[in-house]
Amino acid sequence: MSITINIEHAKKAYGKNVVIENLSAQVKPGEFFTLLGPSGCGKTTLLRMIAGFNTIEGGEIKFDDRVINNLPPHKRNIGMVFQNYAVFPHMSTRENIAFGLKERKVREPELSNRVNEVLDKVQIRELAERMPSNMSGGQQQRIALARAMVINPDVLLFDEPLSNLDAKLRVEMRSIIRHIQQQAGITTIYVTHDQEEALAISDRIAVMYKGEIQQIDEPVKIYRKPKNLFVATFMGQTNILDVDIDNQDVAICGTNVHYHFDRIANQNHVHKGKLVVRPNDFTFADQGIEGTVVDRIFFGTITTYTLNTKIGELVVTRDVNEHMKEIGEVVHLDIPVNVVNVFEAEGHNLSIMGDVG
Ligand SMILES: Nc1ncnc2c1ncn2[C@@H]1O[C@H](COP(=O)(O)OP(=O)(O)OP(=O)(O)O)[C@@H](O)[C@H]1O
Repeated sequence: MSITINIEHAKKAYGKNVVIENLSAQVKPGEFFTLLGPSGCGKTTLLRMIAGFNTIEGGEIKFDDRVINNLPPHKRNIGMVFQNYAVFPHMSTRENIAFGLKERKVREPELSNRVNEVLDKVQIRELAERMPSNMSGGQQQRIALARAMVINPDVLLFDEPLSNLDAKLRVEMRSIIRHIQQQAGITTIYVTHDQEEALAISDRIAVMYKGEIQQIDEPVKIYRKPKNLFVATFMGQTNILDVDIDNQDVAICGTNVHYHFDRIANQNHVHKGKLVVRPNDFTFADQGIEGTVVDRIFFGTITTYTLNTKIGELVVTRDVNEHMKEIGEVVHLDIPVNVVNVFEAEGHNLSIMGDVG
């Protein structure tokens, strides 16, 4: 049975420096749960609290109903994969993977059977007798993954496991990790600062900033329905437009363009706000925000335009199959009101958090 991880009012301080004040979250059984946030926001600190490498200064961390605050790491039945692989350099692939099983007194033939099984899973059976120093980063990370999996852990923890790999290998490894995790159904927490990686691999994402969770949601909701401006701007490229709000009417400051937003719940009668438009949300139209194309970059499947407008530079991406605009051309931009989000100046999303439209 997969376990639930309950983090309840957790606090972490390094000496007098409180890094996490009061953090709560629940990771569901078998879930792939990602901690995403900028450098220094406390992702690794939280992961290490769950692993048992960090003390906990307040609150509780529970595996199902069992409080594990003071349980040493080796008694938590956790498999962990680090950024720097952390494989034993003096042991072969097979010995590295067998290590945890020997510590648990697993004997032959079960020992070899389990090692072989996991070698197949991470696709390095042919490298079983090789030493890590003769292996690539990607191969070493497969050893680390195999070593974490072979003990049948209750929880898998990943700390930026793909950061040292090149772009192509990162994509390959992330689908291996996801596939293996799904097959095994092990509750998993994964730390990354890479938004695309988080979107691609997770069941749910917790976006962290300054030791606090800003939002926990499925990837598509994090992207399409960010709770506040921080989440909106951290996830992918955005254009941020100042707007005047009158109930549900939203006027883009510095233009005569305005829209009616059915989805706005403006109980606080906010007047000033921010409209967040992703580059691929804009459409070219006959009317709307006027701008001149000053740059155009062709990326194969998409084209990115930079436009000069009265309200500053805007970035627009369009599908390559669309008729291309020329540099110097005057164009108009329309905004699909059911897709973009309007925020209070303080950062909260005014749009009704319903289904992702
Ligand atoms: N051992 C430590 N002693 C004192 N302060 C620490 C220690 N480890 C981390 N910190 C501080 O805690 C804060 C959170 O660090 P943490 O490493 O958890 O962030 P992170 O989100 O994982 O960042 P990164 O992606 O850069 O690793 C930072 O301000 C950091 O300087």
